[in-house]
Amino acid sequence: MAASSAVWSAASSTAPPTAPPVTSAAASDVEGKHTGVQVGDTKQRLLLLVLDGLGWAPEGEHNPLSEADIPFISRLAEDVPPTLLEASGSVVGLPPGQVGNSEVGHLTIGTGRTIPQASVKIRDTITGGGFRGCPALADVFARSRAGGTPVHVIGIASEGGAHGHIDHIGAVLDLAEEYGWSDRTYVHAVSDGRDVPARTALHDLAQLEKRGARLATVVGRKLAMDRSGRADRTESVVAALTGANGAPGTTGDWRAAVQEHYAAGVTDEHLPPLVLDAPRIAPGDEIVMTNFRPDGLRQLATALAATGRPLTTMTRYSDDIPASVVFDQEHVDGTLAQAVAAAGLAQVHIAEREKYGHVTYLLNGYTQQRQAGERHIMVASRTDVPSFDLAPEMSAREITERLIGELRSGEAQFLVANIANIDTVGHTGNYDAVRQAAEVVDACLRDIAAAAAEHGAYLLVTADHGNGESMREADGVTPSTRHTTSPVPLWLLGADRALAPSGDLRDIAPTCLHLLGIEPPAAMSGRVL
Ligand SMILES: O=C(O)[C@@H](CO)OP(=O)(O)O
Ligand SMILES: [Mn+2]
Repeated sequence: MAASSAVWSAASSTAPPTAPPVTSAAASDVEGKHTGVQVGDTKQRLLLLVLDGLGWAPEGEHNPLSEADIPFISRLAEDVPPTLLEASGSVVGLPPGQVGNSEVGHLTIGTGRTIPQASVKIRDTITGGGFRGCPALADVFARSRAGGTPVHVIGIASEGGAHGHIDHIGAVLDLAEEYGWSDRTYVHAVSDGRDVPARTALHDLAQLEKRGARLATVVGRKLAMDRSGRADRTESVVAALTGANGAPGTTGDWRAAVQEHYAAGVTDEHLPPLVLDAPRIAPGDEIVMTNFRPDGLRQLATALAATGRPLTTMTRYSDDIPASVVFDQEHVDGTLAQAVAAAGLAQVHIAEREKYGHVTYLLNGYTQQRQAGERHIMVASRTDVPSFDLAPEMSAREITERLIGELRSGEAQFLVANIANIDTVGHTGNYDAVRQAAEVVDACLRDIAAAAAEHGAYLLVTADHGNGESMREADGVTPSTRHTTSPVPLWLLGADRALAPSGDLRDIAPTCLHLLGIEPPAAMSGRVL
């Protein structure tokens, strides 16, 4: 079935009684401008719901959504084919063909334009001659040589490209060589298994060694890149890296250790710290973190900076972390949140902890600042399960209840929320759990849509990137844990107008503003759909 006409068959064909009317009635003129809601419309309440990781792909055996019992979404898709939005590659500031992710997805949704990503600037810097022209990195090696101190490079060591890239670690090693400091530069590799297939560390670590890396530790991103506030995870990594109390003993051969973990069913993302035969990070040693995406290493950076060791990070992970920054990211002005506030409307942003930074810091253009009338609500993420396939419902119900409460109270005219299940469970590679996640999301969506209809709010339903709609690698067998380049759907409920049939993530903010009766800022390059 063609993606543009995909309708996932629901196991149950009964339409939910609470489904609000969905209309495909309004016409569009030849210019691609759509009649229906006009600027100045008085409804002036809108909920933007991001169903994280819901890409739109043909039905098929690799798509758990085609087997899921999701009557609400199925009926929606039957009544109104969704507008399909591009959510990967250059429209979201990434290299062409690169899968989208929640960072660039929310950033593009909230700013209504393409924000060129640090990953592209870094890649261009490397191909243009390497890091020697980057003062923050050159200073690291100048200081180390002068003081005789080692340099420790920490970063995700894969070709995934969502949080960092193995080549960026390689480029730091090249710089070490230029400074004659290779012998004193050590790599603490974070194994991925989430943006690449689940067992690629053996290959990636071997690549690093080929590039001359002296491997000091290896640890899975589940621990090293925890962003759920699990201090125990972060502390265990700090202990392994610094040799503090609680550090595990030295593992002789990383190949044998990784293979042993594979045999026990532990894949790259979940590898416990492997401590190799190399110096630990001593007080005064330089630390360089190569991840460019800020959220993954934020907790570890905070913890290591607190030990007083000099820290250099590829981008600014947080305004609160004392670090030299190689590629600083400027705040973006003229965002959706700013335009809503400037119009005198109140807004609320809601997500569970796993995606809270996405609907706040990233959606608002790399700032933790709130506008007048802007509230943020963080719903707790489950911490009682080692992996979310064991709790595919995650915290979707609580988010739904908060949203319904907000719709009922009428305090905010603009509401934005993220429901993380399809993406977060998608990363576990567990096909059946994604099916269950989709069923939970569908039931929540039904209730949210009913509340939006009852309280007179437009509802825009969309996603930030694809993931859960394709749960097998190209071989048709290996479970896929990663994002996709699928377009994402966009539906508008509660308005007597249709959306344009296609667009991209930049178009969401102008469309929201238009529905709220606000002129989109000129800086937004997206169009009203
Ligand atoms: O989990 C993450 O950090 C990424 C994948 O690396 O997913 P998302 O962009 O959806 O947050
Ligand atoms: Mn994801």
